Amino acid sequence: MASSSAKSLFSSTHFASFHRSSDSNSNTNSPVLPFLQSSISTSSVSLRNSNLIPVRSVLKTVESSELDARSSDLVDPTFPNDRSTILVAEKLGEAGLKLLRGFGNVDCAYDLSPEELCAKISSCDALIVRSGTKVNRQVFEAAKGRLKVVGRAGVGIDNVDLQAATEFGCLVVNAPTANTIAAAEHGIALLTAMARNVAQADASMKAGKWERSKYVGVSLVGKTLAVMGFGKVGSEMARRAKGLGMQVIAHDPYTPVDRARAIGVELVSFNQAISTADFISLHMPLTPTTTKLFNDDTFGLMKKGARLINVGRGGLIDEDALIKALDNGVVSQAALDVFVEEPPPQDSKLVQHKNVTVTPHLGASTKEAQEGVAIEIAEAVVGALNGELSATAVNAPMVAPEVLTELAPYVILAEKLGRLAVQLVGGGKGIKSIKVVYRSGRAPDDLDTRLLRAMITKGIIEPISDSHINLVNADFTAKQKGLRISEERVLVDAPPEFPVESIQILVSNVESKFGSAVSETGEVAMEGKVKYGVPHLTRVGWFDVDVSLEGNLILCRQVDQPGMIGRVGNILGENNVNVNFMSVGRTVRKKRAIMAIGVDEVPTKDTLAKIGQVAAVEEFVFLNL
Ligand SMILES: NC(=O)c1ccc[n+]([C@@H]2O[C@H](COP(=O)([O-])OP(=O)(O)OC[C@H]3O[C@@H](n4cnc5c(N)ncnc54)[C@H](O)[C@@H]3O)[C@@H](O)[C@H]2O)c1
Ligand SMILES: O=C(O)[C@H](O)COP(=O)(O)O
Repeated sequence: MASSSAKSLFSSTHFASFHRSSDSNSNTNSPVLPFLQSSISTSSVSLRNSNLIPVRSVLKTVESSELDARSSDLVDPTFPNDRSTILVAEKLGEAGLKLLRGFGNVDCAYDLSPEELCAKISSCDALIVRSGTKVNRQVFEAAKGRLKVVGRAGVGIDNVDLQAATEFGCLVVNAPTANTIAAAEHGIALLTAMARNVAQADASMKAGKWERSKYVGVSLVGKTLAVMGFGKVGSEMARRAKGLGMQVIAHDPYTPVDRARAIGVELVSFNQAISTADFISLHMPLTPTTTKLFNDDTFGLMKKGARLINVGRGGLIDEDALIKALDNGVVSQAALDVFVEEPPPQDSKLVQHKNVTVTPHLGASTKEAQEGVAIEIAEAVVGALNGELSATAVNAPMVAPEVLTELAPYVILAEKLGRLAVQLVGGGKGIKSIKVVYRSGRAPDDLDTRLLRAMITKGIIEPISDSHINLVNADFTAKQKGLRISEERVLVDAPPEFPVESIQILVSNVESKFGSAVSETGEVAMEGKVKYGVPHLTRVGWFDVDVSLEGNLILCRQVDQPGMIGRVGNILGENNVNVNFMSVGRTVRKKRAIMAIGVDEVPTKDTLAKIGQVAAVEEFVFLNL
């Protein structure tokens, strides 16, 4: 894994920024991804190519600066020519099973205990699961190197330990599209059933009662539904709710306004969505940023009596806070398909609550969706066992080792620049397009930038989604999200033994949380170089800086005057924040300078506030790398 793990990438959304001058760009929202069309074409790579090794393994290697034995073992992941054994550990649609049986020996063994799964796995080449099976490190260890591919028959891969999979050279693939409609339909089912008390009335009648006045419902027509997360499921939910005569608004900081507008949905801020909606439906991924996003504070902002639907992930909601909100009437009803713990404890107050309708994670459970998912996953697993890479692979991209060795530090630079770019973008317009300029002393044809581009994509997308980006799925995911990345290679007078002289990222048509990051031509711009094997940030907007991209970063624009380094440095020192690198660049003497400060620790809010209080500081931003 790269030095910045997926976990730490997510934490990058805890940015802090500050602007003194009123003409600074706003620091309002999280960055918005454009989701137009990717200009990137997907290249096909073969697992059988003995020159290929998984990127995540190599990134780990990059960190330790040596190709370790395990990575080398992965160089040639050829698969046996005799029939493979595929363990199907959860119920899979017949069409998928048929496809698998045409290829290998299929062992359908459901409801295995963790011990039973571990006992079986060493005789299997592939494992197919849904969300109910934990494919953890122990499973990969028990596989003793035989397991080649894990297929997740659905979207969420939170039950598969991707890091362990990659370390053990096991490809993981999922089926991200086949259950979208089913999940949206289930959202509508919960919405309508909740509004008309269908489940409660059904239970009452079955208990021999006839309680017509007790179960008077609410109408949907004319009511406002807020769709939180306007991705595949959210947009389909919105489409259907409009058909019911509902007014639909949505909140998704990373989706373009046009995409929502095309189906008559207005994109609004988080607070506006939850404070104006009668119904709120959750469709965002579970990330560190969205975990318990619905809590005491956010319930407090809701319109009294709001109704909540969740077919996303249980962890989006603080379940104790929801019980309180239901008890005090802030939330009048909830309809839940997903839970923090699945299955929830038998005595769960939430499940038992009279105003809550529950289903046991049935969002993807239609015959059609399960057939679709089964085919999608069977094709991906068979393809992988045949030595092909699937567009839905979520780990283990393949790149020639000599290319990797050479590009190793540039790969880290590329990812970090991507992460910086997404953190610096503010406002609500969405990123329309990203241009990457590689300056190199090599002829453009002699520079393979696929990996660099993939890592930039990873840096941009991972902090704001639960997508796991690698060389295989970077183009696919970028295209799905409408992110357009164009590349330019510029031949410069630099030694050709180094593949890249500099990488520049330009994000056009956006505002920035840090006004100084906007270049003369109006783009959020940053440039980096590798110096002595270490990635450095060398330019931000129109300022030259020089700071190694390690730990975290504070960018600070101030009046160019004596003592600034000391003042800011003191604040950090007094608050136990170690400065690992610092550079000051200025445009006009005695007027304006920019400080780039690399820090090992994450400063507290108070520490950052103190920097903001230094009189000569005009704006600053804290960026988590
Ligand atoms: N209940 C089920 O059986 C079931 C079935 C399918 C999907 N799901 C879950 O539903 C969720 C959505 O799935 P999808 O296929 O639509 O994924 P998707 O990636 O297509 O959509 C997710 C959307 O959420 C947005 N988003 C990210 N962070 C956000 C934030 N902080 N605030 C608002 N929006 C944010 C993203 O920009 C994206 O547009 C996932 O969590 C998935 O696991 C559940
Ligand atoms: O992530 C998903 O695809 C859904 O939550 C469905 O999960 P399931 O395959 O366990 O039904």
